[in-house]
Amino acid sequence: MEVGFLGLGIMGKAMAVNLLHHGFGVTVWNRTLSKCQELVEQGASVGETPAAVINKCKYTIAMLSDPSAALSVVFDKDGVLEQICSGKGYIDMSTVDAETSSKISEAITKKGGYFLEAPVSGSKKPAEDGQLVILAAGEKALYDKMVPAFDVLGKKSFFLGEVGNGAKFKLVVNMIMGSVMNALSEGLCLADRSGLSQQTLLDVLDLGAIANPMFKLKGPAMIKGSYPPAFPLKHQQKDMRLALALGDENAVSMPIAAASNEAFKKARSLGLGDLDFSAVFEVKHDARHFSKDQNPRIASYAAFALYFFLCSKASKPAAVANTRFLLLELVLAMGPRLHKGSQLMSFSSFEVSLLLG
Ligand SMILES: NC(=O)C1=CN([C@@H]2O[C@H](COP(=O)(O)OP(=O)(O)OC[C@H]3O[C@@H](n4cnc5c(N)ncnc54)[C@H](OP(=O)(O)O)[C@@H]3O)[C@@H](O)[C@H]2O)C=CC1
Ligand SMILES: O=CCCC(=O)O
Repeated sequence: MEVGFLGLGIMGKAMAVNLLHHGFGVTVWNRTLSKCQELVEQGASVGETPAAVINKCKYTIAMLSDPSAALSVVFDKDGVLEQICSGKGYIDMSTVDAETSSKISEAITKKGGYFLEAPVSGSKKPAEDGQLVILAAGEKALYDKMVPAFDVLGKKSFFLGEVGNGAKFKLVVNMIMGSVMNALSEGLCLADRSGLSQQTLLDVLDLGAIANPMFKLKGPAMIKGSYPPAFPLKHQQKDMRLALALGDENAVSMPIAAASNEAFKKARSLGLGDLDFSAVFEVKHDARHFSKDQNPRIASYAAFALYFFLCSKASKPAAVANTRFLLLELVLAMGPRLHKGSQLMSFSSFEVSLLLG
């Protein structure tokens, strides 16, 4: 089976590689065309535009960042609509809202093509391992044709009926996931501030009724302040926003999701949007202090070393002023905590960039 693949981000690349490794012929396109090279080395062909890919392939999958990207690839010049025609299928696996999906569906079916939305649950690793959960809706005949590809990409696929149902399902799932991530972040923060071990909290959670793969996978990295992007925070915030709009439409009160969305927005405003969505923890726990599980002495030495280095080297008065401000914050942060003898301030990357800028 020959398929086209539009969008080689974190997910698209892993999915396209998976299809190649399972014997599919794959023709790829990505807005930043240079990202196609790695796929070419693994046997893919390249289409110069979305239209060129559609022209070549009977079935084309898209995995794009958000509604505006999904619409642009279909409707803009050299887009999908220019070549879609009777007998061709377009499968959008991006996470978008039902309205976006319906617009795309209508335009494609008007030209005689088939449309399926098929957003996925599961992140980078499940995408690499073919363990996604596929939430498909739209043209059933196209779904049936795509089952062999879905069997490679996922561990389970659902056909959910008319266009929009897959998109809505995905938003509900991610709304829950984003809210749970906020709850975990607050729990880790509360444990730490109460003098408890965050690692022990993770161990306790893992043995109880709310044990789940997300806590197990992300929790240990979060307490180290490490957020390598598997699911970028900016996409999680997009999903919260779209889920809240779905709540508006249906008059569903969602105060927990709304508060979680605010935390993700705050994280984006701090420049954390490209990190993993677990970086929302930085907003909760006030990145200015180290947990007991880390080494506070190293933090204080590092802070003072940076202070003296900048005082001696910085020609910019602003940098010196910022350094003084941070030192003041350090002293303030140390005050209430020193009696516990355990916790000190650290610099967030945001503050370091302020300093250097
Ligand atoms: N990462 C994850 O864990 C999961 C993500 N998803 C969803 O899958 C989709 C892709 O996610 P992910 O791979 O993580 O995202 P990335 O940010 O890694 O990739 C986004 C892709 O969209 C392309 N793109 C962005 N804007 C445009 C545009 N205007 N026109 C054309 N192409 C564009 C990017 O191209 P370029 O390289 O040129 O920037 C890139 O190929 C999103 O909808 C996300 O919500 C779903 C499940 C899990
Ligand atoms: O949309 C992203 C979902 C990420 C996940 O299911 O782990």
